[in-house]
Amino acid sequence: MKNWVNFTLQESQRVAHNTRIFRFKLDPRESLGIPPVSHLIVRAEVVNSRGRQEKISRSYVPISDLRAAGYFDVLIKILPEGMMSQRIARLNLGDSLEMRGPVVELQYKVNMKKHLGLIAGDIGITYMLQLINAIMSNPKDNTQVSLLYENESPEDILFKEKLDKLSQSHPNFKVFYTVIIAGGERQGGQGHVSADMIYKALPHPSSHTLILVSGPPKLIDRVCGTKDKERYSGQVSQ
Ligand SMILES: Cc1cc2nc3c(=O)[nH]c(=O)nc-3n(C[C@H](O)[C@H](O)[C@H](O)COP(=O)(O)OP(=O)(O)OC[C@H]3O[C@@H](n4cnc5c(N)ncnc54)[C@H](O)[C@@H]3O)c2cc1C
Repeated sequence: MKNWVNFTLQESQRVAHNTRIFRFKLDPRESLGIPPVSHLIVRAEVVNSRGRQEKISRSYVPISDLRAAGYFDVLIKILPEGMMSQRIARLNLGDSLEMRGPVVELQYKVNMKKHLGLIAGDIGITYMLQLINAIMSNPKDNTQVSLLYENESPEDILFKEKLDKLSQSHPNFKVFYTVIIAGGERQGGQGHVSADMIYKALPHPSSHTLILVSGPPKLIDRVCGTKDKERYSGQVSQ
């Protein structure tokens, strides 16, 4: 999809107080067919804060099985002041949205590493879920995957049931949660992702391991260090 394509909204499902899954229609025999790890660009016309019409574009990661025929899902956090997320939240079933892509973030190859360590925060779980789904649904992929997932509070943890089920049914997948504001049932670690959590939960540096990080800019800066002019992070200190 080099050009913009209109996709029709088929279904929408609430998954948390501010988060919904939007299912878009494909031809019944057609799958989205984008590779992991990649996202789509969504474009729409919105009314900006100055009351003017403006075309904006934002990135979203499909989270359904990328080989599924007839549909694909994106998970969207609806921000109170968010121009695109509010625009999408107001779509009715049958309305359409312009998208193009994929933008490939990592050229993932089956068994390219023995062990992947994934650090996700908040909505950054979408990228990780896309990759975890691809690995766990492929019997030829023996990659070990360890996920460290940070959220504000236990209520904000997205896909907890799915991730727990996957870790119970796949010995090569482990998930560790940490929440900044504890409360209710204890979900795992407490506080921001720390060096100690990374050391305990994720594979150690080696040519057989790879650590991927996805989440809000503050988490990326804390974990990877600030980016230089070329948008590369510096070396992660020990
Ligand atoms: C590679 C990539 C993949 C992404 N994948 C997804 C995805 O799968 N699902 C998804 O929901 N989003 C995803 N995003 C974020 C998405 O592209 C938009 O940035 C997001 O939906 C906000 O856009 P908006 O137009 O609604 O808000 P804007 O109008 O751009 O922002 C409104 C206000 O909200 C603030 N804000 C922005 N993000 C957040 C946040 N996470 N929490 C609280 N406040 C915030 C902004 O600082 C601003 O003040 C991804 C971003 C990137 C770069």
